[in-house]
Amino acid sequence: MHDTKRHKITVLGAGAWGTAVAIALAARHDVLMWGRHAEAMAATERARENLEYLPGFPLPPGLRVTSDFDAAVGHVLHGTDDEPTLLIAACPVAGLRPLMEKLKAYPIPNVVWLCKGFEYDTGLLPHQVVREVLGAAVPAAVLSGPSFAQEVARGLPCALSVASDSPALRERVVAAVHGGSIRVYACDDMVGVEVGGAVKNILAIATGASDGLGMGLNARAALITRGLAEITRLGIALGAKPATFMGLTGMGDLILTCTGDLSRNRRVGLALAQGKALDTIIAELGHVAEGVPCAKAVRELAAKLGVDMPITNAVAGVLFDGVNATVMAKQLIARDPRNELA
Ligand SMILES: NC(=O)C1=CN([C@@H]2O[C@H](COP(=O)(O)OP(=O)(O)OC[C@H]3O[C@@H](n4cnc5c(N)ncnc54)[C@H](O)[C@@H]3O)[C@@H](O)[C@H]2O)C=CC1
Ligand SMILES: O=C(CO)COP(=O)(O)O
Repeated sequence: MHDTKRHKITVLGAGAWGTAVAIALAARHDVLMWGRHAEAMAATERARENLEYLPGFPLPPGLRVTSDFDAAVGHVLHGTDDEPTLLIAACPVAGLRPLMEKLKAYPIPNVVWLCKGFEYDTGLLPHQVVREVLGAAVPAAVLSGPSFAQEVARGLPCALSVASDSPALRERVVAAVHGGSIRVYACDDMVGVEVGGAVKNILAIATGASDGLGMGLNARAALITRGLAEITRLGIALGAKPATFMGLTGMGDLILTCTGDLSRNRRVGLALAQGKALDTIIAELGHVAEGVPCAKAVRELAAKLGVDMPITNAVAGVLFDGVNATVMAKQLIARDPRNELA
């Protein structure tokens, strides 16, 4: 029987995804959303809408917003059996370490993060960053899967996966998030879930560029499929379970992000195909595109581990080395043949 208790939930981060998750959860729980910019949060409160990051989706009456970090964390410090608590970090990967540093001062009950990528400077996965800062005592989980913010905020159906080495936290996340239009699966493969979520963003840039250049649907299917092979190779080298990559956070999120025009990463690829400069693309996007920093981090990590990732290398070459995307596509196709399952 699914546990339907009302939870106290704090969402740290008020971008598109934090706002969408807060809106969805506020239908069933006592939710407080924190954002780091006081003025932006005041504007969100005045409009009862996040006009900067998620315009068009009014905040439900029960959802409170704040820029007071103490108050935000305080909301989840004293849970009870009848009213359990959940702390959700909804920042980009670049903000994860600083956020965990701020949380170190508090006796937090748990932490769940939503970001997708490898840390830029260190090449660490989010769970490694969290562990490095908070240690192993705080129950920690990643919640990921195919989930465009706008669709979740609209209440459309969506399936996610929570991964944690804490069975109790897995259960807590399922109890809190599963319900309404959201279905939540659980597993213990944090590495697999995080690698899938990170690398699909790089491949969405590749398919966006390919589609933008008019390379066709066959090319897109090839990129997605061979992209999944890259994700799986890297994941296995890092200790993931291969089956995870056939699931929501692997193939599921890869398909969504590579084919859905709501993807910011795919839009980066489409804009590259128009010949726009990366700086201009990022400025015009107004949101994070995690695949950009991730392409650099993964190129370096794969080289260190000796993992073959030709599509990732091609994307990094286009993004950072000024290589022409059409030339890069020709080079990818012209590589020596190989065994498909190797
Ligand atoms: N938007 C979506 O549909 C989904 C996003 N995600 C992931 O969630 C994370 C956040 O994405 P969004 O909220 O969509 O991004 P966004 O670009 O809409 O908002 C980013 C938020 O983080 C803040 N921020 C930006 N850089 C920061 C930094 N260096 N340190 C701390 N805070 C910073 C911004 O002020 C803003 O509140 C990303 O890792 C993304 O891959 C995951 C699933 C769905
Ligand atoms: O992760 C996402 C959907 O699952 C969102 O993808 P983008 O960051 O490319 O918009």
